[in-house]
Amino acid sequence: MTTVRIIGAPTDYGANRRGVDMGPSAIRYAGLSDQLSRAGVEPVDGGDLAVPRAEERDPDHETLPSGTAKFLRETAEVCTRLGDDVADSLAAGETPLVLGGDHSVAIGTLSGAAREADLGAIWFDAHADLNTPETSPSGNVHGMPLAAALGYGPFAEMDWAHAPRFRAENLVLVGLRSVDPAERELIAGRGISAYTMSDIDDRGITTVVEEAIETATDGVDGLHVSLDLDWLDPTEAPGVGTPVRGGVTYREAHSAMEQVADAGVRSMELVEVNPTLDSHNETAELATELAASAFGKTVL
Ligand SMILES: NC(=[NH2+])NCCC[C@H](N)C(=O)O
Ligand SMILES: [Mn+2]
Ligand SMILES: [Mn+2]
Repeated sequence: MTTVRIIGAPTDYGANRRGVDMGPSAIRYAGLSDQLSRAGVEPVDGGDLAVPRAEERDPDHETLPSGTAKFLRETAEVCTRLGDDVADSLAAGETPLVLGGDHSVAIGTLSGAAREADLGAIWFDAHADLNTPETSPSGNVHGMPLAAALGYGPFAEMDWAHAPRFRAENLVLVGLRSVDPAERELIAGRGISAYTMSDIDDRGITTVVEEAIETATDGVDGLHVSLDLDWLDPTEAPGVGTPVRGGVTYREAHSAMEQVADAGVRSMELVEVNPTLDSHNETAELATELAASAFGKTVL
């Protein structure tokens, strides 16, 4: 039986809205372990990483040659420990499931998951998360994890940020509807596969995800699934810090997760659940249900 190790990373260093640090707690409370058991995997809860409160830290203390990346030192510190935990879990034959926290935790997940294996990733998100400190409109690192993992801009000099065996050719973005100009250039310039919401409108979720899996898994050892809950429409997932209208439906989201379950998930993360903006914990609940689908839960 597959063992899924739950690793909480309760940070909100990477987001401008406080509250996403309560994500792991809300997701557990929504019944994650039960859902995973029903999916036929064995959940093991590794608890939360210790994360110092943002109020005790200075967001701007890191001086970069150019650009802004708030709480970069704290992010580096958490992601270094998270990367080690993810790598250890994989080495023990488990499937790590990281609970954010904001999406900057993906820097840690990817660096750990791509340490001993060639990794492909599908990024289910309204956003591209490909900004660098120079191009970011916000200075928020949750908009930068993919640029960090791929070593773009000043991240090239930061060892902790690298995902050593993860290449842009095996990255696929699905569900885009809010992309910054520099991110658009990177997608075109580096040949990153990307599907917008219009692609999903035109071709349907099944075809899009089928192609995404094919590209992400081509020639690699395993698949990472990064699920930013703002991928879904805000009517389904109100508890997120950067909602964008026009996202996927509840059913499309499940269908996509069922497809990745068939492909096989080597590591996964659930990020950007913000309980302070949620309605009766429904976004956290949705996150648990989608994780169960991604690990093979079926009706019959
Ligand atoms: N993981 C997220 N929710 N990212 C939102 C990023 C928003 C915007 N593109 C930025 O870089 O600031
Ligand atoms: Mn997003
Ligand atoms: Mn994101």
